[in-house]
Amino acid sequence: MTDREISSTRLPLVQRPRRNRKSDWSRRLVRETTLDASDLIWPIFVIEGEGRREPVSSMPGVFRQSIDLAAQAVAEAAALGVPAVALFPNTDPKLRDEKASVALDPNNLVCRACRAIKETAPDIGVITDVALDPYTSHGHDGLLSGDEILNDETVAVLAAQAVTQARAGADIIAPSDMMDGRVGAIRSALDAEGFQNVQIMSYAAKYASAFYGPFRDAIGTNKTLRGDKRAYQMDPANTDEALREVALDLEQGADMVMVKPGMPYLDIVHRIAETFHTPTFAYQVSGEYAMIMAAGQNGWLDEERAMMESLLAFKRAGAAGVLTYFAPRAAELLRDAK
Ligand SMILES: NCc1[nH]cc(CCC(=O)O)c1CC(=O)O
Ligand SMILES: [Mg+2]
Repeated sequence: MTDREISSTRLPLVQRPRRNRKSDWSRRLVRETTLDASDLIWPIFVIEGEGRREPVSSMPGVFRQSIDLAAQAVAEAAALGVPAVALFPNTDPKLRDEKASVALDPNNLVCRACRAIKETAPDIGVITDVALDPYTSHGHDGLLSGDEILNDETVAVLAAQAVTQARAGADIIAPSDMMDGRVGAIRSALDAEGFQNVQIMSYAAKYASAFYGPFRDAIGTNKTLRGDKRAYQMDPANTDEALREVALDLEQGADMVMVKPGMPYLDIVHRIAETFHTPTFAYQVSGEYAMIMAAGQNGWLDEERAMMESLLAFKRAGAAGVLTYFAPRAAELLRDAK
């Protein structure tokens, strides 16, 4: 084409959305969403021992660590600006039983890790998980009678577990069990013990998902889990039900709510954030982490860019923050980009 022909093809457009994208400064100027280290919560796996660090095979780059190493790693994450960590124990299989007895032991792994972290990194928030699965011989989040996961009996144990964790210094109690009524029971139990300021982040909309596989590997429940969790975790087909779950947890005293898994459920995150105007978190679960890492390691996608884009997507959907195994790595990248 001649110059003349080219100029005659100019469209008489008034609006040209590309104008705002023409340079880095302009793209920054019109950016609607930002990601910051303060948006990241780091889930970590703890094991017994000292100086121990074992890789989780289905989660490249993720380790189960003894309390001493975990506390050091948490201090480093705190220095990068990560505001909170979430603790998950891999309990010695010999200590797991039908009743999840160790969940109520004030010296269990999580309680000791909590105290150690409070000492090493006093300025980071410590989130402890309330659910029985790391402690039961059958791998379920509640007490089992025959084939049934008992609701009310489980809730009584969960409330006691929450108080045990608060006594160890937990800042936020995060019930991930999906029993009905547990948030209210935990709130009253905490208040009765003088823990009015301990927050509750409820896993309000937690789905029965295939994406938890690598996590169960990390805490050692994959082999023991009998059956599945569909009688208490939500059906992936449902969305109105998620709103009802959140409404109930807020009525019962939840300070923040969570949706889990994350990326396949961004519609749920968005609906909840828009409906309740309450801090809404998303959990980018183990299987989501594993997918990005596997594709990255195969050279099928740019791992770092996929990681950052996935995290930003949670913010765009309306999440106040994201639980992610990428937390320290993403925080480091964000620092270096400044
Ligand atoms: N209380 C169980 C619990 N808490 C966090 C996760 C999953 C986290 C992840 O996959 O990263 C699970 C798994 C499950 O419900 O079996
Ligand atoms: Mg519920």
